[in-house]
Amino acid sequence: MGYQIQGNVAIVTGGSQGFGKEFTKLLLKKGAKVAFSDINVEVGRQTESDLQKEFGKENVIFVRADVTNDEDWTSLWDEAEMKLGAVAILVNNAGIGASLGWERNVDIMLKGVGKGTFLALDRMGKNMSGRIINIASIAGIASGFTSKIEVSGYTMAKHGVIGLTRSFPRARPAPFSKYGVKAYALCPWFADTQLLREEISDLSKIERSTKTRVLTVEEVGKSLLTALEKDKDGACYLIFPDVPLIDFPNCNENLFALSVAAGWILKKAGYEPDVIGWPVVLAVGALLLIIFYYIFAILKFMVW
Ligand SMILES: NC(=O)C1=CN([C@@H]2O[C@H](COP(=O)(O)OP(=O)(O)OC[C@H]3O[C@@H](n4cnc5c(N)ncnc54)[C@H](O)[C@@H]3O)[C@@H](O)[C@H]2O)C=CC1
Ligand SMILES: CCCCCC(=O)/C=C/[C@H]1[C@H](O)CC(=O)[C@@H]1CCCCCCC(=O)O
Repeated sequence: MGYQIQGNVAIVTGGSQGFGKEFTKLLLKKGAKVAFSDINVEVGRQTESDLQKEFGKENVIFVRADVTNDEDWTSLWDEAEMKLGAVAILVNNAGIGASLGWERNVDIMLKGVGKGTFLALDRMGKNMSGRIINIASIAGIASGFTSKIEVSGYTMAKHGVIGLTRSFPRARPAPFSKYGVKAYALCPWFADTQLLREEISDLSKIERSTKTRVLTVEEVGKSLLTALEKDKDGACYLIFPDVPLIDFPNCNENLFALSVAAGWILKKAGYEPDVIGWPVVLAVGALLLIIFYYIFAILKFMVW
């Protein structure tokens, strides 16, 4: 059934251009009212005028707001509520390039997402309903794609966003939900936007070096609607060219359990090395699989 977009009000940060503009358009097409924000006022006003022509002045507004500023967040939310109605969907999308330094990357793309998320919990929580969609990146799941440590702020921020998103279902098991608010994250591969073109002017360079084409804005936009349709709390969707949207498993959590199991089994067997590495964890995982397989086979035999 999915989360209902029609008739709801959304806030999209960084909505003047790129993914944010596409998310705004798609939400409007699906019958939502949208307040999009940005620090780029010139492009924001132009986008507002274009979208108002297409979807009506009563359905879409631009608000100048910097995601790093608490007062801007409050006035953005107040204005959206006053002009459009109670906000039910927040898309934390605003972002900058990796080359702008780790502190700005973390301020805008991690602390900015945190500010939006905790304000959303406060405001949406009053209505016991809402959805937060965080725009992370493949750099939020995997790290060390480049050899330059100077650009790791982007990865720091995006990993943090995945951590925040994954915290949602555990923190508030569904039936006892304190706020009624779910979160999910989108993790796109490189996509053709102004942001990428400012960092790497010749996109074919990336395509050649990674042997993978860059995504279109439309491909990323579509995945927002799929995520709202699936409505799975804590899900992190990997968006990669020419494969379906991937509901990326919480590998670290599963590997954590397996690693501890490996350590425990080795200790019980009287073997306690200083450190357990990846091959040992995998070997114990395989051993456990074989044991479960035989237990299952014996149980099947006993029942039938
Ligand atoms: N383009 C790509 O290759 C990928 C982008 N992403 C993420 O997608 C999100 C959107 O990026 P794009 O659409 O590519 O970029 P974009 O540059 O086209 O749009 C980002 C918008 O965010 C705004 N913004 C920057 N700082 C802000 C602030 N402090 N407060 C409010 N707005 C601010 C910019 O003015 C801009 O309009 C970012 O979070 C980015 O990290 C994720 C994966 C791939
Ligand atoms: C490294 C995989 C990136 C996946 C897609 C992505 O998020 C790309 C974003 C670029 C954005 O368009 C402008 C940028 O500066 C981003 C590139 C960031 C690369 C950081 C790699 C850091 C690392 O190797 O740890």
